[in-house]
Amino acid sequence: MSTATIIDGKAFAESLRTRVGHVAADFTAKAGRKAGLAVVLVGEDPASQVYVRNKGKQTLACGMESFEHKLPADTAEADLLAVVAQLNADPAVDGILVQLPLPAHMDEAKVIATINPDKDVDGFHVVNVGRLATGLPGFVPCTPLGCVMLLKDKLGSLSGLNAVVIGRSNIVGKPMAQLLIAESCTVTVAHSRTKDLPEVVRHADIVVAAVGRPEMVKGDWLKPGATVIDVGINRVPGVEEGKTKLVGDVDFGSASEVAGAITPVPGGVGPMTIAVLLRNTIVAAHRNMGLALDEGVL
Ligand SMILES: Nc1nc(=O)c2c([nH]1)NC[C@@H]1CN(c3ccc(C(=O)N[C@@H](CCC(=O)O)C(=O)O)cc3)C=[N+]21
Repeated sequence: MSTATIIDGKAFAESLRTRVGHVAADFTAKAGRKAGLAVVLVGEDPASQVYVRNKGKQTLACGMESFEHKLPADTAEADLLAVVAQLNADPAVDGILVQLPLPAHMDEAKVIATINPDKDVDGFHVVNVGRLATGLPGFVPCTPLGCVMLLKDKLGSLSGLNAVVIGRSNIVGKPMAQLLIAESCTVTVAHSRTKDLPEVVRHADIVVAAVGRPEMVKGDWLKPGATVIDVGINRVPGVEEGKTKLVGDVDFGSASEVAGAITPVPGGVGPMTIAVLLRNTIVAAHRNMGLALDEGVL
């Protein structure tokens, strides 16, 4: 029997995109041009192509301009850096996203370091990482920011809650921990070397699973009533021969019998990631044009 409330990330993302759309219309009226997001994709990875197409469609639907740059997989690193430099200099481009992962012959850190931090709507540049760590305004990575929005919507204040983040990546785990610290949670970051992970998770009021291991977190690890945020997007063989399905890092069946609230996969964190990207882009547009914006409306 399932007892947990399902956290509807898809619906929350839709309402966030509506708010972004209103702010974007206001920006267009004030600036005399639309806000613009540039997405750079290197290579032909089918999943990445789907994400980039969805980002482009949703950007246009919010009343912003979308610029797509698709480069072949064998593009020289210097040529990618030149594209980024051109986007840095382009006044029509407010936000730049270089889709990761990049092909193996490229140095991701070097590419990210080339993006103007004030157009870095992914929040991956070390300047934005440092701003987040020290509490300065900057750009926060989309996936963890989306997770915190869902948590605050569900729980109100997070102050004093025990949060366990499983995963220590630069893209999710580490910025997630920073955001939860800023919300006055007591934060534990667990990872592949953590001893007795179920015992660590048992103390958590909030569990954020971002490890990339299908259905790893089981219901009997959870404190009853815990809020579970599943960041995993794992494509696994489906019930039907030859078909695949998406599952998270949490075993939804057992976890939803113990948790108080839980995000599903798909329809949870994933849609929030793109909606927050659009949010960050309209924020970047205002900041870079010197226009005031009450970010609380987003
Ligand atoms: N520079 C950069 N920034 C990113 O933000 C970035 C990236 N690179 N590389 C790839 C990952 C992945 N990512 C997702 C976005 C939306 C869904 C999403 O909407 N998922 C749907 C399901 C989609 C499906 O059916 O495949 C859902 O969970 O409901 C998933 C994954 C952003 N990424």
